[in-house]
Amino acid sequence: MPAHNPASELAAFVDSHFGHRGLVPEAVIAESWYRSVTQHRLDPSVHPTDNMLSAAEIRQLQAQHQAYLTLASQGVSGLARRVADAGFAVLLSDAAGVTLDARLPADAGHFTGSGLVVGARWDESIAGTNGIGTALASQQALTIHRQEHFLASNARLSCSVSPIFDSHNHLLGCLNATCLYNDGPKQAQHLTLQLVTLYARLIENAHFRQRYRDCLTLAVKPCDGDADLAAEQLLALDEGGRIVGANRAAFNSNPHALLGLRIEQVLSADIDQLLALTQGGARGTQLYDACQVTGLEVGLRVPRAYRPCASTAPAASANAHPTLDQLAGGDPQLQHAVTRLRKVLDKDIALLLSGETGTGKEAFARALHQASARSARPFVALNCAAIPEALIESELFGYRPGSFTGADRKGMKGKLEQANGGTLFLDEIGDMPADLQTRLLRVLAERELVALGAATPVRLDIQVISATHQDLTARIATHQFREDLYYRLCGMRITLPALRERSDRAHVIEGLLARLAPGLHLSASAHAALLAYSWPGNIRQLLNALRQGAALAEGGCIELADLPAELQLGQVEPSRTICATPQLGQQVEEAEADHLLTLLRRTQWNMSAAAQAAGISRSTLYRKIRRHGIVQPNRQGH
Ligand SMILES: Nc1ncnc2c1ncn2[C@@H]1O[C@H](COP(=O)(O)OP(=O)(O)OP(=O)(O)O)[C@@H](O)[C@H]1O
Repeated sequence: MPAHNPASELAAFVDSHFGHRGLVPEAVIAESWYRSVTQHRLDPSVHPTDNMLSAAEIRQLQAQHQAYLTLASQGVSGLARRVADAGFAVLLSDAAGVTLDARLPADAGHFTGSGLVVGARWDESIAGTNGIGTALASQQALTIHRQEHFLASNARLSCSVSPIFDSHNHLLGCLNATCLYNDGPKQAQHLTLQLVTLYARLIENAHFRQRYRDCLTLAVKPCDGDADLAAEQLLALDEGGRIVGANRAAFNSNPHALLGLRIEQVLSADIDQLLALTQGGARGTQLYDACQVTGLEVGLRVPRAYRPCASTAPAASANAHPTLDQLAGGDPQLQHAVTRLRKVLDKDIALLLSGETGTGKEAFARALHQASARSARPFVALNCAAIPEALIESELFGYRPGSFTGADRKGMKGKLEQANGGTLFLDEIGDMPADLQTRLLRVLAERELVALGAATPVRLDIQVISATHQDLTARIATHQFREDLYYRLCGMRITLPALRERSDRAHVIEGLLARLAPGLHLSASAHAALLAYSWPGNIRQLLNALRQGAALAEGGCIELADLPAELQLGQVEPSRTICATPQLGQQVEEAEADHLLTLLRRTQWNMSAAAQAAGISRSTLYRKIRRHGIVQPNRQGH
């Protein structure tokens, strides 16, 4: 078994495994084998020992996924009834590859002996190439037949698996049908895979209907007689006709940024036209407009208990994390950056995001994670400026039980370990203390972590995304930041433009307002003030201004007077004006320190609450606290 091997040696290893059996692996399977060797460092002949959860962990996980389990249960039973006679077990997993439900056929003993039980971990990092783990990693339906399994101990299984997605296109888990000792060719599993995929779609559609039972929903399918009934698209709309949820078929036909689009951007009819075509949408009925809208059969469902989605869905979508396309908006510089980022996603390249506070660095990191093959794995953020220096080490690297006096009895997993398999976002990386820079560099280079007090290292497979508002090259020049760590973190660097530099400011303002408060609009003077302001706090500040405007607005329109005072004062850029006169600058500094101190006292030194009250991020608050030399009373002298 090759370890640390060059690509050609690895390819030869995989080829020889399949070649001996006269097989040619599909690309998705070969890639999974490469991952099993290079990322997960597994050995085909070694069966994992940590592949089962304890009974208590299983109970906890099932309770956590209660809604999903209940919803999927009928689909799992239906599939099991259809395939049990043919000797198949049916399993349902969560998005991390742990089986939550298992329906076994008559000779159950063989199946349980093969790990086909509730609480088994089929994640690729544990079991290598296998049906559930590889369907989750590749986000596609597939069959892993016998010797295609990475671990020799799984080579008796033939598994046909489909991922299951929620109405925001995020993975919920997998549906799997497995048979044992099937000597037939893989092609014989084709119909099984089709059946599993069909049931996965049924579960997704049930999830969609349940979630949007009180909302306007649209069912769309071509009028064409050859159209596939199982490919019916389902869309949930808010009151203004904006898409707030969809099923897999809809995401497949509109892969980019479906959520948040207006229905007229997808169909050639807006919400009013649809309601008119379906005679106003009588309550509790499902009305069809056959073939009048772009050759599509469109059914609008107006539930009996209809309450406009505006009361729930927009709030949810306003809080939902923006996608990469939504973040790029209409700005050519950002769109170009997103195109480049998509190309390097999943290529094991560390990314460094720079930009002023509030430009969306963390939002970008989250969107990159969501767009990557790691989206079902954890996204873990560590703000290096927001925690005291002394705590960064244990936060990042963790510790084992009893490793130092005062340590938590149970030990603590550090952020690096928590992020294993997923993405670690290191915010304000420029503030990382020097000695920890050295330790981080070693961990990233060796891809192994030894937690404080631990005897053995943990293998790490993480995508690292860092962010900074500082000029790291200047910090390198003054020896405050390690140059070698910089190059390790900066496989590719993207600079996010300040809001005042963005050419699509009007688009950003409208987009945010539509998400925050659908139906509200801006008066001409409010719109002009928002466009002309210099936004030192960037999108975060704009969001706060729009929130205030929406809260104060009357009659559906945000007036200039509803916006924060600085916007009404004219279009000055506060920081530049202040710096022009040192004395005034000094006064403003003092006023800011007083203001922050008041907020900190009022919130009893709760940093998140104080930052929110000040309309700045926690890291900016920490920076300001340090700059003004503010010290919490009971921390004095430490
Ligand atoms: N293009 C965008 N569209 C919608 N919301 C956005 C966009 N960019 C940022 N946001 C939102 O603005 C807020 C600030 O963004 P974020 O925290 O990512 O900024 P940041 O650059 O990481 O800030 P800081 O450097 O202060 O930590 C968040 O609520 C984020 O969801």
